[in-house]
Amino acid sequence: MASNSKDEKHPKFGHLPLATSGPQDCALTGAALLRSPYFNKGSAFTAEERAEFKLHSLLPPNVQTLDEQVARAYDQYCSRSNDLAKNTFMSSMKEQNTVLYYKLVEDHLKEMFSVIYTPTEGDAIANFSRLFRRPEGCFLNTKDQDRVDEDLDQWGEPEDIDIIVVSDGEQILGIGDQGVGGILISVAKLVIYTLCAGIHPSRTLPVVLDCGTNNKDLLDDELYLGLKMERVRGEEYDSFVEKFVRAARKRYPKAYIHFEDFGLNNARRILDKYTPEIPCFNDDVQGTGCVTLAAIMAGLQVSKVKWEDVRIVLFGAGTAGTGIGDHIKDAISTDTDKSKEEAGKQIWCVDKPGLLLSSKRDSLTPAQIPYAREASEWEGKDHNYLLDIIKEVKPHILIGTSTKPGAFTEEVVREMSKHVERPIIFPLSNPTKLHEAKPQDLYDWSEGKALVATGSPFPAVEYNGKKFEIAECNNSTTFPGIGLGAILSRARLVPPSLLVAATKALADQSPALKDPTKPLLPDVTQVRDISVQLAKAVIRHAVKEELNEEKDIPEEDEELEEWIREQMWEPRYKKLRRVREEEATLHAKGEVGTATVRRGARY
Ligand SMILES: NC(=O)C1=CN([C@@H]2O[C@H](COP(=O)(O)OP(=O)(O)OC[C@H]3O[C@@H](n4cnc5c(N)ncnc54)[C@H](O)[C@@H]3O)[C@@H](O)[C@H]2O)C=CC1
Ligand SMILES: CC(=O)C(=O)O
Ligand SMILES: [Mg+2]
Repeated sequence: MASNSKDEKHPKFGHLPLATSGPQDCALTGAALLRSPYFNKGSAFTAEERAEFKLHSLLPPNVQTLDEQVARAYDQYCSRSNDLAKNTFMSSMKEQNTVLYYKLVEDHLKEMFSVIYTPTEGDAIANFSRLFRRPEGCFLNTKDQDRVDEDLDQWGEPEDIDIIVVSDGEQILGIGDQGVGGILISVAKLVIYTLCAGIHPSRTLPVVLDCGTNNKDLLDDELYLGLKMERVRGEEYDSFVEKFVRAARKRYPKAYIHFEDFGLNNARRILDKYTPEIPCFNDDVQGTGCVTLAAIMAGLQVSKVKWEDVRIVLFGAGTAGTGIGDHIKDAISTDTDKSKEEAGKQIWCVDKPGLLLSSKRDSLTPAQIPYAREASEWEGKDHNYLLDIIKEVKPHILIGTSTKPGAFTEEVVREMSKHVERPIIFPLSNPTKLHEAKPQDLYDWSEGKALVATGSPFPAVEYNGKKFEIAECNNSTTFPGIGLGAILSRARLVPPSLLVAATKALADQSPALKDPTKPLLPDVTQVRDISVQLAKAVIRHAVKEELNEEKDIPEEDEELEEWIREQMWEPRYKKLRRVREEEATLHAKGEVGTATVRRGARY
């Protein structure tokens, strides 16, 4: 669905295809209008709109403001007895009224972020088939590969979709294979795009590729809604992903494709395959790499350790762990005169069997191989347990992406703190119950010296009578802004250099740079402004590298910012303008299709 008519010009920028100001054209009336979450305003429809759109007897007479609706919805939210019930309440709110949903979250962002995203979204995904009421998103399955084109076509016209988030459900957060329930991680990530970067909610498409599941509990569950079979692998899997990517690019040639929570053996392989061809992004590898690198950059400024000297232990060398490692390697080799290979020597990767060693090369994934240490370096030294490795390496930085709760024990943290002045410790495994350590413990065991960031939100901790906010090091701080920049510039590709530009922009926003007692990363409440800064960096880089298909991009800094903000969707009711179109196609998103909207609509 287009955000702005091709015929209508923005007063300042002229051609501005995603402008969000101005009235909305709507061909729906009566009950159909109330059932369309995007157009529905519920009790906030004005008297004129009620007359014009035939709503009189369908609503009680009192007209309310959006703020009044938010107050009522918040009371209802608070009355739900636990976070999962709150999450379910929010999902049904989203099905009813898009603006009210986003405004409610915007007004209570800090409180609700963990309910609509990690950790609670993890519980919703694990219970997908039990909580299921109404489908959201596009369900593709490997048994119907021949229908992929047709199935994708019903989500809009070619101009209508800016971004697709797709998951195959194999490695959801840290809770593993959730099969078809993976649709909800695609849905949740797109909510974050809208909330944190103003990506238009009607121009997004969540997709799950149902390839079966190896989760025995799901296979045994009579209510499970996905394909009841073992996951397909090899040629069939690859052909399914390929068909999806080709069909998505053909139908929605402008769409940026975000891969989420694919399994260890597929995530990197798929990313490497498509990065040279299309604008795509793997959040677990790249989003996590960018945000963690930005937090490290800030941490090194505070601890005054130089890139050439830094020693890092990565615990859990899977998709996220090796993604972080690769970003660190790039940063070291860019900022010092070291090669990437030399830079890699400053990183020690630890996985289930202990330190990754070249003697075990056959059991390593391609992404792990560059980190394997020579077995001869470790002859006679213990390398099976994290504590032994910490004793030997004396790292400045310890990062957890292992899904092993409590792995950063008191002994580990005390040992690390003996050797370095400000140990930088990031337990990043999600959801919260899988964190390698709790922030309060990290402060206590390091005697207040640790610089901490966590994968899911944690409350502030107290040490020596002082309160410390905990930085949330989640890819949600980076992927929205990167996506916004890539979408607005219509970047043809997303090369690593573009991500470096975004990472530097984020690192510059670290509160710890101004005050070392402050968190290493900005708070979630600032993420919309942060997204603008990231988008600016991405757009500038895209223009510099001639990757931008959008050519009308302002050069001057202030104008560029205004140009970006003008195209960010906000949860505000806009005036509805009735259009009477013969051909109001209803696409699967339940909204009036492009035939209507193209002619004069502004979102
Ligand atoms: N904070 C953030 O933004 C992000 C956090 N994550 C979290 O990181 C964790 C890992 O995610 P992925 O890398 O996608 O999963 P993955 O399955 O690709 O990687 C996990 C790795 O940890 C290893 N591992 C498991 N148990 C271990 C143990 N006891 N000791 C050492 N290593 C162990 C596995 O062998 C595997 O290599 C998850 O909890 C996920 O939620 C992932 C992406 C972003
Ligand atoms: C945050 C995220 O992407 C994950 O935990 O997988
Ligand atoms: Mg993820």
